[in-house]
Amino acid sequence: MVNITDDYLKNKDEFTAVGIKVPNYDDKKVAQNTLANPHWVHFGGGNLFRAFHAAIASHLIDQGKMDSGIIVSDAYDDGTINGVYRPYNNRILRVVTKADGTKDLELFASVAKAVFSGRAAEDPSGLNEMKQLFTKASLQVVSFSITEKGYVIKQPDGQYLPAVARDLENGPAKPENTMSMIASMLLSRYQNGAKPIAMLSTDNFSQNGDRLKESILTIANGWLKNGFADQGFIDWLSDDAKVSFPLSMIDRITPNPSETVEKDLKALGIEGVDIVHTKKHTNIAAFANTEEAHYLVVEDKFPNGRPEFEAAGVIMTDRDTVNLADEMKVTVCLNPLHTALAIYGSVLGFNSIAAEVKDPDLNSLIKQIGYVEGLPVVRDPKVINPKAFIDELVQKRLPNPYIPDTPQRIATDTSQKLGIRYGVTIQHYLDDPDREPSQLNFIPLVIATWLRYLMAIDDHGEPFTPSPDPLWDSLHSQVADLKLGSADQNVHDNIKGILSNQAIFGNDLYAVGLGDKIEADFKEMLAGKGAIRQTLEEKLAKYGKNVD
Ligand SMILES: NC(=O)c1ccc[n+]([C@@H]2O[C@H](COP(=O)([O-])OP(=O)(O)OC[C@H]3O[C@@H](n4cnc5c(N)ncnc54)[C@H](O)[C@@H]3O)[C@@H](O)[C@H]2O)c1
Ligand SMILES: O=P(O)(O)OC[C@@H](O)[C@@H](O)[C@H](O)[C@H](O)CO
Repeated sequence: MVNITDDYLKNKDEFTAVGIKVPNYDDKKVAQNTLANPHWVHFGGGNLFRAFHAAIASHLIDQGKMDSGIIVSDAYDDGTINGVYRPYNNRILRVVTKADGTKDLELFASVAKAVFSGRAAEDPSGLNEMKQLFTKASLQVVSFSITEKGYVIKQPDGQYLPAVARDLENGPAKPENTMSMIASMLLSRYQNGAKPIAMLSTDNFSQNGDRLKESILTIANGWLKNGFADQGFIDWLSDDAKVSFPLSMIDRITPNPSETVEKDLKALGIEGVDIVHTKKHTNIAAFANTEEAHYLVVEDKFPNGRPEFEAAGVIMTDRDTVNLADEMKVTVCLNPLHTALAIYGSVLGFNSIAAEVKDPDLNSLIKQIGYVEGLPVVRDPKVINPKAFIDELVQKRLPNPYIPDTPQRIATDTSQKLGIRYGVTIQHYLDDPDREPSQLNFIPLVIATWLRYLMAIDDHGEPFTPSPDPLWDSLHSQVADLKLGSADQNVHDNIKGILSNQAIFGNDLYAVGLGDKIEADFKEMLAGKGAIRQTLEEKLAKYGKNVD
């Protein structure tokens, strides 16, 4: 038996015997160095971080390129810190599930400490600890994987979220919203020497760094107005030689920890791998299962210096290249296909992405969205070829049955993602004088299917449990009184508020000529049981089933 908290240097043979590769560094020494001179803090130590960022740090330490690790902070969910960081001495077991059924197991000990920094009104100790860390001159990088909703400070109607409104009023001492907490930590840095720093978002949306900067600056300006900060703070945050917000593109399909993998690890004699489902809906374990393929492209703008990320395979490049790589992945070549599979999988009763891509209709659907509708308007980032990227995705990555990914995971927070996943392509069709959004067929169909999803009734006419979404209650209530059984219903009054909501789609979909088309598709899907599948088949028959 081996436990991931065991001393891997002394008991290396035991780890090796069960196939786990271990680091060569002494994690206690690394932790000491990290706390004395922190270089890297990460917010949102969820599954992606554990499979990707923690690996980068571990490999750099092993190569002698870094002598300190990462301090993880969760501003939202103390269940991650108490569930998998503290009980396992911050260790991480990464499991790469390969297409041939074999697994690569590797242990990382690159996380030096994990701090819960939320709910400061109840207990400000975590927030204060992070504020203190932010004053350290050595700190170079603060990275984030906090999901798209972590950056949101306003409601769809443009008003501040209630927590943000309170934070602007109450100041930086006990902020409630994540962006206010980060602004509060930056204010500490500004007030204690104002050393430079890079704030690196690695979440899945276009211009992620710009969005982080905008949210932070909005809070900071509110505090300036209310007398909690001075103009110098705004100037410091606005000067990218002082505080930079690099753009990034990150790609590694990292599903929630799977029970099959948990069983396999236990069968190998590995202890400490129970899955934790936190109250805040994070599904996490001491192990993280992920795929082999991975890409991280980062704008090289780090005003206080940075680790030698290149040595761990990160593509460091200029802003335009990152922007194009991100747009390529997040708005065309991967995430829109994922979102389509998430929505369809949920209403057609699938619980495996690999099984979905074996379904000929769904396979054709994602090819239509990727190759036919998206690819013609994508701009080539040069560092990654867009066509080769989709080819790898649809031929190798998505069909890998050992990647335990589910449509339900990907359907989480869909309302926060549609503007990025489809809105950018719609905008390209709008901007191109030779195209118009009404030429799109499958993107509107997926949006219509999402409306059908919002009814929480599947294609068999049975209720299903939708994935968490911060706008769920309001969106569901708008379609909840529609009934399955007739395609001849007046749906306009129910859905006009959703389809015209620019905060969701980036545009009023009626104004760009897609609203009526989506309404028509949605009505067809209300005809009765099986109508979602039938509508998809009809569209594929009309517009082309075979795409290569
Ligand atoms: N998992 C993937 O395949 C993958 C791949 C590429 C990019 N991403 C990006 O990374 C994000 C996180 O993915 P994950 O797999 O780690 O998810 P996860 O559910 O495992 O972890 C999410 C983390 O974000 C934190 N969080 C959630 N809401 C927050 C909020 N409002 N404020 C602060 N922190 C918050 C959670 O506490 C948790 O630590 C995704 O939303 C996406 O933007 C994920
Ligand atoms: O993580 P989200 O919520 O932005 O999107 C769901 C998935 O598409 C995403 O997690 C992918 O697995 C990832 O983008 C692959 O790199």
